[in-house]
Amino acid sequence: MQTNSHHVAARTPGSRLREARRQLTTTGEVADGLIDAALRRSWERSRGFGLAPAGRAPGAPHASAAQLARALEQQRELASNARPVMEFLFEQMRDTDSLVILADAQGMLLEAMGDANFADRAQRVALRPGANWHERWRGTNAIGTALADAAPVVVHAGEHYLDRNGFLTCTAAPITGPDGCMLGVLDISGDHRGHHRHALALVRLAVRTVEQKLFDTRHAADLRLRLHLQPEGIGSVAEGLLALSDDGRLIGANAAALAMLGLSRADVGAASIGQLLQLDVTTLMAWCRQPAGAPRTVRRHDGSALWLRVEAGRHVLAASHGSAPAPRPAQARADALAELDTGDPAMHAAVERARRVLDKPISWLLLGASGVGKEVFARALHASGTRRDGPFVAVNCAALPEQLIEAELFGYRPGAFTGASREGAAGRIREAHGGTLLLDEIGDMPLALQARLLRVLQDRQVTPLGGGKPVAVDFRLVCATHRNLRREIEAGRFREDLYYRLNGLTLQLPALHERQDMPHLVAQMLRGIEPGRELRLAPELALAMSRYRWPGNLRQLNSALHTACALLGEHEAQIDWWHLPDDLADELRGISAPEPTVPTVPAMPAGGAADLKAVSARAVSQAMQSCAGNLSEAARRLGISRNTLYRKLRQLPTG
Ligand SMILES: Nc1ncnc2c1ncn2[C@@H]1O[C@H](COP(=O)(O)OP(=O)(O)OP(=O)(O)O)[C@@H](O)[C@H]1O
Repeated sequence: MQTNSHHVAARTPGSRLREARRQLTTTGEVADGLIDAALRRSWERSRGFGLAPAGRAPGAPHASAAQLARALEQQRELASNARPVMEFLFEQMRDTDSLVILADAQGMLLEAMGDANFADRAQRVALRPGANWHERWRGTNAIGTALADAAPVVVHAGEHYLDRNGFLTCTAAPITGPDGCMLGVLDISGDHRGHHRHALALVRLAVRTVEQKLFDTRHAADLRLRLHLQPEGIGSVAEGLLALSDDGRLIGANAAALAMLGLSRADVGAASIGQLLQLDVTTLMAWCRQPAGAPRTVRRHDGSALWLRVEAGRHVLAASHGSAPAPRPAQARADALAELDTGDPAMHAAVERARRVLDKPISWLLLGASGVGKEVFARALHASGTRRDGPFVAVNCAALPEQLIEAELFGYRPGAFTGASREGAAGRIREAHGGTLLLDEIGDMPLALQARLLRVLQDRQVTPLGGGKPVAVDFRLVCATHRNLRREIEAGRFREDLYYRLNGLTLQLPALHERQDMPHLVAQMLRGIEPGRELRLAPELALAMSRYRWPGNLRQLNSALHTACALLGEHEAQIDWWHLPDDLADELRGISAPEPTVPTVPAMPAGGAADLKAVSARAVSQAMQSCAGNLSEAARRLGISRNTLYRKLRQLPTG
């Protein structure tokens, strides 16, 4: 995360730059004050490396394919977290003749994505993976200079030290790892005439996003705190991030968090939570066991407030509940299909139809709303058939930009496009050879690719991007979509011929609220989440759940049960309202009973809404008194969520 501002702030006016370059090439020195001080320092460094501005390029090293592959492997975490962000950047820069580049901390270019037109010209100055753009080799340039100054930088046209790079404008910002070390640089390089005014802002935002992703990846198992001065800032690129060990020691922080808490890098590994905030580890752990809800306020030691959200990593949850993480459901089991048949007639029919054609050479089409379990079903089909020992490859067609799905699916030859790895790639279709290929969200596949896919299905062979010999493939195809494909065909967004090829057997999976096997489904999910424990739902809750519409289907139910299990005490066996995420509990309560009922509520007096309110208010006050003001306990006794209790407390008459 960057706190320094970029150094080459204002672009040097052309006349001054020309004069500065004249001085540089004739005397090797540039008069003070003529150009930006940081740029002058960078030119001086470049000269110190023995580089001459004009003439032939010095012999910069270029990594071999094997060296590049090794560097990529070493920076796998960086590259995989940066890639989706680079794709997004590339989308923003489309048609501006530019490249989006990732380099490592030594200045070696790891990946590049960009316009083919511009890529050709960029090749001439070796702006491609494997090349090294450290200042030592190329003089002043955004990648090398951002590394040297550890700050974002724009290097425009003639500000480049080497004349030959004068056609470029480059904008780069260093990427800092969760431990504060510089990992590499993200850069946008393009023709100087097409300079994008917002490139610097875009690059800085992109770098922050990558840094946040790296932080979350690195600290996935730890206790994480997300901080901001305003509640809305949490989850944004401006948030502060802290990671803590189980005993509350600070083990990671981004620059924003360090600034918010007045800390330095040296405090990471040394400070404990009590030194950072007026907060102790027991309270934090208790928050962790509650569903992630609205942000909370905490106080710094000077008394000022910050907003905070706690996220418990895998270790933390397992440690605080003494349970191992739940296994993935229905994966690679011998009769995985039978496990999905938990008593719902529609699901039973789907399973039975599937069984009949399990090993016949036809394609499957799974239809159903998001979260009904299409991917789980596809995995079960794979695990139940004769190809179960082959690979199961899933591709989400909606998650990738068009030009990437093509490479991802069909593979590419070495050098097929800028950024293509030197070895090329086999593609997901070939990876599925001998097994099952799931194309999820097939309804979102772009038309051009639909035509290519159809050809693969007809010819049973794939030709990688960039040409080459077709390769025979043999796989079972399962497609899934939440869209109505017939309607997509009518709207001209889906090819009819492909549709007929895909729907060998169409199975419609029921939405959760249509299912009649809720108790069995819940029991099965609970066994998956807490193996070895006999857990059950409170009867009133089970009833409300069976009436609820579940917009997120099985995914939503599964995640609600995960939360409930996390909140359940060690010796509790019954899941009740207060174990559920607040928003879901409120919705479910809306279905079952509009007002809380407690045994201590006095008999309902005859009267209108005002009386009802009075009864409710009395019940709330009594519960608060008998629990000595403990909100969670009072909410539990009343059978309402804490949020609802807060609301009711605010409505209580004062005095
Ligand atoms: N039979 C099951 N038992 C337990 N959990 C299940 C079951 N089916 C689905 N789930 C849960 O629901 C989640 C969603 O399932 P899945 O990804 O298969 O849905 P989908 O229909 O493919 O969703 P989308 O269309 O959004 O990709 C799974 O991650 C899993 O947690």
